[in-house]
Order: sequence, then structure tokens, then C-alpha cells
Amino acid sequence: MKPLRIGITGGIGSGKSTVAKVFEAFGIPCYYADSNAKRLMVEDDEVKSDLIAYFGEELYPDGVLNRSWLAQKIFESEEDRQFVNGVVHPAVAKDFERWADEQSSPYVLREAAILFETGGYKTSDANILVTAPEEVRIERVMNRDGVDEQSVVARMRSQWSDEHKSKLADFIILNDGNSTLIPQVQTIHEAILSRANQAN
Ligand SMILES: CC(C)(COP(=O)(O)OP(=O)(O)OC[C@H]1O[C@@H](n2cnc3c(N)ncnc32)[C@H](O)[C@@H]1O)[C@@H](O)C(=O)NCCC(=O)NCCS
Ligand SMILES: Nc1ncnc2c1ncn2[C@@H]1O[C@H](COP(=O)(O)OP(=O)(O)OP(=O)(O)O)[C@@H](O)[C@H]1O
Repeated sequence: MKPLRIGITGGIGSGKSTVAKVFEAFGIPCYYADSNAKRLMVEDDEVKSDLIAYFGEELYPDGVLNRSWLAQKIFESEEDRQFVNGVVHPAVAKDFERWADEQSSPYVLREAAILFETGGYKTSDANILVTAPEEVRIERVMNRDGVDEQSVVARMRSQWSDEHKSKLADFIILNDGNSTLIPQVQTIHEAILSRANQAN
């Protein structure tokens, strides 16, 4: 029996990876789209050659993906971002499906920053949105990555607002630093488990 596919998303600094780790503590496997995207950009020859054809060899100096160079390009130019998204996201979606089929839990999570924006949420059985106020998110990322406010805001502006995404989410987790996470995760975990039981 195939596990249910559950998307978990949230804007930069919302804490979606932190929340995904709580689900993992409940025994639920999680696929992290950001890190797998970066892996595929190095390992998948088709993805790599499409990116080189567009950006040139300087994207991989000494064979290593130049992340900061690419980040500067894609968060400044919508055209460049759409190109990268168009190459990387189908490869990630395929890789996720292959991975999900290998799991034996009642459901699996797919953690991705822009699940609604890409339309990837449509292939999920349900989607969880993690939210936090923008000022909290900016502060978190500045502290975590040692970057300035401007670079966090550039990424934030390339993503949909929480208000927009809330309309498409089946479950919402508030991670503002004051609300406790474990009870929120537990309630959703139980709701998804009962959905998985009904499906099987
Ligand atoms: C530009 C890259 C190399 C920068 O790497 P870096 O280590 O600095 O950031 P990281 O990958 O950890 O992403 C951090 C956050 O940036 C935001 N972000 C990343 N890619 C995108 C994107 N295409 N659109 C909007 N926001 C994005 C997300 O909030 C994400 O969680 C990297 O983000 C990337 O390869 N992006 C393109 C692939 C992609 O779309 N990944 C996102 C999910 S599949
Ligand atoms: N409830 C919380 N209390 C305190 N710190 C938190 C909380 N949630 C997240 N953080 C911290 O905020 C930072 C951002 O969280 P996390 O990496 O989970 O966010 P994210 O949504 O996955 O971010 P990104 O989109 O950049 O990958 C991390 O340093 C994390 O430890």
C-alpha cells in the first residue's frame, strides 16, 4: 500500500524544517525538497546540462554548485527563477515519488518552501502550512544564516504571502515562538493517520 503524500510548506524562516523534525520524531519519514534540489543540481546530468546551457559554466566553478551566485541571480530576476524552477522542480517531484514509494509508513511528508507556488501541492493528499509573522521569520533567518535583512526580504518577496497560501492549506501550524508545536503536530498527525486508515 502506498503511503499518503502530505506536503508541508511555509515561507522562508517559518520553521517548516523544525516542524518536519517533530513529525519525524513521531516516526514519519520526511523528504526535504531544498536539500534534494541541491543534490540533483549536482548529480542529475540532465538538470546540470540544462542549467549550464542557460547560466554558463560559471555556475559550477571546480565542479561545485556556486550557491551564492545562483541565489543572487534567482532572487533578483523572476525570469532566471522561473527557468531554474522549471528545470529543478520536475526533477525533484520525480525523485520524491521514487523515494515515497520506498517508504512503509502510513504517510510521508514532503517539505518544500514553494509547494503552493509551483502547483506541487496538487499531487499531495493534504497540505500543511507553517506560519509565523514576517518580522519573526526575518529575525530567525538573519540569526541562522548570518545574512542581512535585505537578502531575506528578497526571498520572501519571491514567495506567496501566508494569507494567499492559507486558502489552499488543509492544516495550519502557527510557529510564532509562543505557540507550542508538539500539541499542534499531534492533532494533525492523528487526523492524517485516521485518513490513511480509511484509505487502506
Ligand atoms: C539558490 C540556492 C542555490 C540557494 O541555496 P541556499 O543554501 O542559500 O538556500 P536553500 O536552498 O537552503 O533555500 C533556503 C530558502 O530559500 C527559499 N528558496 C529557495 N529556492 C527558492 C525558489 N526557487 N523560489 C522561492 N524561494 C526559494 C526557500 O524559502 C528556501 O527554504 C537554492 O535555494 C536553490 O538551488 N534554489 C533553487 C531550487 C529550488 O527551487 N529549491 C526550493 C525547493 S525545491
Ligand atoms: N518555535 C521556534 N522557536 C525558536 N526558534 C525557532 C522556532 N522555529 C524555528 N526556529 C528557528 O528558526 C530558524 C528557521 O527555522 P527553519 O530552518 O525550521 O525554517 P524553514 O522554514 O525551514 O526555513 P527556510 O525556508 O529558510 O529553509 C532555525 O534556526 C530554527 O531553529
